[in-house]
Amino acid sequence: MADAYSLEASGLTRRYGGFTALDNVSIALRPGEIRGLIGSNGAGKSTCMDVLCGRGANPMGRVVIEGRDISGISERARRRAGLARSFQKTNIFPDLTVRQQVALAARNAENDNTEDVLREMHLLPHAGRRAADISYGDQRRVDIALSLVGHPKVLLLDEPAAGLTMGESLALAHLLRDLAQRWNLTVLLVEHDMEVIFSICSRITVLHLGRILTEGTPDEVRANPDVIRAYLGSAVA
Ligand SMILES: Nc1ncnc2c1ncn2[C@@H]1O[C@H](COP(=O)(O)OP(=O)(O)OP(=O)(O)O)[C@@H](O)[C@H]1O
Repeated sequence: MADAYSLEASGLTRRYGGFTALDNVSIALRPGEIRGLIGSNGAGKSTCMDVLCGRGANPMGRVVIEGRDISGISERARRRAGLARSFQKTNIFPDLTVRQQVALAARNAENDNTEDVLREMHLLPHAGRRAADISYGDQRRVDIALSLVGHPKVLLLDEPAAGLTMGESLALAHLLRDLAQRWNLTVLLVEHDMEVIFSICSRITVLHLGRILTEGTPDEVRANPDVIRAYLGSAVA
């Protein structure tokens, strides 16, 4: 029987000295789901991504990908097991071409899907250009492309729309939604742009002070007084 969840995590915790940045968080995503992870600055969103992918010292909690428990293994091994992560800051080498960049990331992958990834991210027209010479919006898609090499099962995306115009953000959101559907890719999406979150996420998890405040559909989250108070403010009230 297929697993009900492609990502299932429980007890995710991170302490910095006496301060608990992430406190016993549990989250479960179905195959192909795009889940929004939102919350105010310092709520613990990036920390949650870090602990899931095994980054930093002593990531606490249980993480299961398509039925396989990957809790005890390194960040690299989790990547090989199908859990990929992209970062807020652009990670690219400016002097390499876009194709070289993606091919370099794919070198260690079991199957080299460089051309697929370039096509999916609409990067084929730019594949021969230096990364430094393409637009910021195209560079952000290169960042996502790097995390898609090797065809991961679950992708943790940290603010992919940061710095994009509203039009670029929505175009990226739709591109991600199509990709998730066609690849059956499960995505946990941290994003401050609520238009992006509400337009592509079927469910949203809200973090506040390191704990889950609530989880629900976009309509449920938008209408939740605690979420409005803690994060959304009057913008959606
Ligand atoms: N290395 C660290 N040492 C001590 N405290 C840290 C460290 N990294 C993060 N924190 C603290 O942990 C809390 C959660 O931080 P985190 O970066 O996960 O929040 P976030 O929700 O991603 O915020 P943002 O939206 O600003 O990126 C914050 O209070 C932050 O100051």
